[in-house]
Amino acid sequence: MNIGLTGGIASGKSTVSQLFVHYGARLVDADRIAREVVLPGSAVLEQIAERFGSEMLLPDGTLDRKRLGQVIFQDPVERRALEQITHPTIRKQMISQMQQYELEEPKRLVVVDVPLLYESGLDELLQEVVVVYVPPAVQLERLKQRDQLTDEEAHKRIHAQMSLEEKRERADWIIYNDKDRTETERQVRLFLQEKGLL
Ligand SMILES: CC(C)(COP(=O)(O)OP(=O)(O)OC[C@H]1O[C@@H](n2cnc3c(N)ncnc32)[C@H](O)[C@@H]1O)[C@@H](O)C(=O)NCCC(=O)NCCS
Ligand SMILES: Nc1ncnc2c1ncn2[C@@H]1O[C@H](COP(=O)(O)OP(=O)(O)OP(=O)(O)O)[C@@H](O)[C@H]1O
Repeated sequence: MNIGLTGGIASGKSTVSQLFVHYGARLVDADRIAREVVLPGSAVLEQIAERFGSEMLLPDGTLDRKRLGQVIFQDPVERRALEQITHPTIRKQMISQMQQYELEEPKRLVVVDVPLLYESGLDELLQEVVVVYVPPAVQLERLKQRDQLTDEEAHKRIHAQMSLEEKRERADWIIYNDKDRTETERQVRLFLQEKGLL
C-alpha cells in the first residue's frame, strides 16, 4: 500500500513521516529528493544558474538555498520558473523510488511525503492522501520559530502554497498536529490500525 502525506509548510509532515517510519513504513521524501537533484554537477543546477544567475551559487559550487528562497517566495513568476526546471526531475525520481519500494516489499507501507502533492497532481498516483493539519496561527508560529523568519517572510511562504484549509477538505484522512507529539503519535497509530497495518 502507498499513501501520500502532505500539509502546509511547517504543519508537521516530517514529524509525522518519521512516526510512520518508526512504525515500519518506507519513506519517499520529496524535499530530500529536491536537494539531491541540485547537487553540484547536475543538469538541474546548471539550468538554475542559467536562469537565475551564477550569483545563486556559493563559492563551493553548491546552491545558495537561502538566496534563491528569497527570490522565489517573493515572486510567483520566479517560483514557476524554478518549478519548471526542478519539478520534472523531482517527479521522475519520486515515482521511480516509490515503484522500486513497492516492488521490493509489496506488503510494506510506502509513505510519499510531498509538500506540493495536490498542486502537482501527484495525488492521482496514490491510494490515499493523509493531510497533516494545524490551525493557521500555530503554523505561522512554528514556521517563524523553526526558520527564524519575520512575520512577513513567513506569510509569503505560507501563501506560496494551496491553503491548508483546502488541503484538509480534499484529504482522505486528517492528522491534527496542534497538540503535543504524543497525541499526534496516537493518531498515526489509529490510522495504521484502521488500515490493518499495526
Ligand atoms: C527555493 C529552495 C532552494 C529553498 O530552499 P530551503 O532550504 O530554504 O527550503 P526547503 O527546500 O527545505 O523547503 C522548505 C519548504 O518550503 C516549501 N516550498 C519549497 N519549494 C516551494 C515551492 N516551489 N512552492 C511552494 N512551497 C515551496 C515546502 O513546504 C518545503 O517543505 C527550495 O525550496 C527549492 O529548491 N524549491 C523548489 C523545489 C520544490 O518545489 N520543492 C518542494 C517539494 S517538491
Ligand atoms: N506536535 C508538535 N508540537 C510542537 N512542535 C511541533 C509539533 N510537530 C512539529 N513541531 C515543530 O514544528 C516545526 C515544523 O514541523 P516539521 O518540520 O515536521 O514540518 P514540515 O511540514 O515537515 O515542514 P516543511 O514543509 O517546511 O518541510 C518543527 O520545528 C517541529 O519541531
